[in-house]
Amino acid sequence: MPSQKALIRRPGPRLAEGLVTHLERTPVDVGLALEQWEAYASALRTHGWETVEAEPADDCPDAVFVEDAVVVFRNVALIGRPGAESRRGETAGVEEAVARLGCSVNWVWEPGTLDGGDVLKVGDTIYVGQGGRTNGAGIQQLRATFEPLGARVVAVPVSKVLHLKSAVTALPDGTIVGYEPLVDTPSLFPRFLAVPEEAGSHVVLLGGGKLLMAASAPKTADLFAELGHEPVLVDISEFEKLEGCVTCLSVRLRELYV
Ligand SMILES: NC(=O)NCCC[C@H](N)C(=O)O
Repeated sequence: MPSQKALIRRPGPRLAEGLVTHLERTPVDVGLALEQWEAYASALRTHGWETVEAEPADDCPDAVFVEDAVVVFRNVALIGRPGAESRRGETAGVEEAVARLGCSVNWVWEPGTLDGGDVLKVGDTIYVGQGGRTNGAGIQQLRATFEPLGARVVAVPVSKVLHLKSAVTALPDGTIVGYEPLVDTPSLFPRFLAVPEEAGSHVVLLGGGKLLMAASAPKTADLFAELGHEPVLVDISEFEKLEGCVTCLSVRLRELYV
């Protein structure tokens, strides 16, 4: 039986200095952020995920957004090379954590850059966003790592948001969901459902039809409930101020046998 583990990383003391690209900076309450992070981790555990913490990287304000440091397909991890220099120190602790969990480890090399937030897996299809943080060389290296394992890598332009998964994620049936004004080319996706809120584009599949979502997307949560899904809402307001979303606060590992 494969294990269900979720890699997370505790927010550090410099969180409020995290990068902001597409938003205006507003003050982050680090104490409240820690409470929200604890509640997020607890929601994962309540729904059957064992949480595993990567070593803190307290010099890196954005280290809590752990998903950006790695892409995992089956039991193979590709350690990213963050598009933002200030985030490069985040990968070492994540590499150590995924190796300890039994992944075999590969790396993105210069001149490639790749952030995990640009990578959306839907079955054996891996969509990768080319935009602010991930470049063509990074995409080539992603292909070289995962196509031999049976993945089909589909590159898509991202120009209106930070990462591909800031614009789109997928429901359990594979339907891509996104807030249309922020999606460059919705027609690239075989089944696309437009949602009424930006934060409604972000879902984490908890299993059993349950969708972890931000409390800031109540209309989308209602839409998904009407479609027979079960939204589980968490307040992540302090991370949203830094362009974070529910997806980037964890890396879900489903196919490990350790
Ligand atoms: N995958 C994600 O959406 N990650 C959010 C990263 C936010 C962070 N402030 C950054 O700009 O890198």
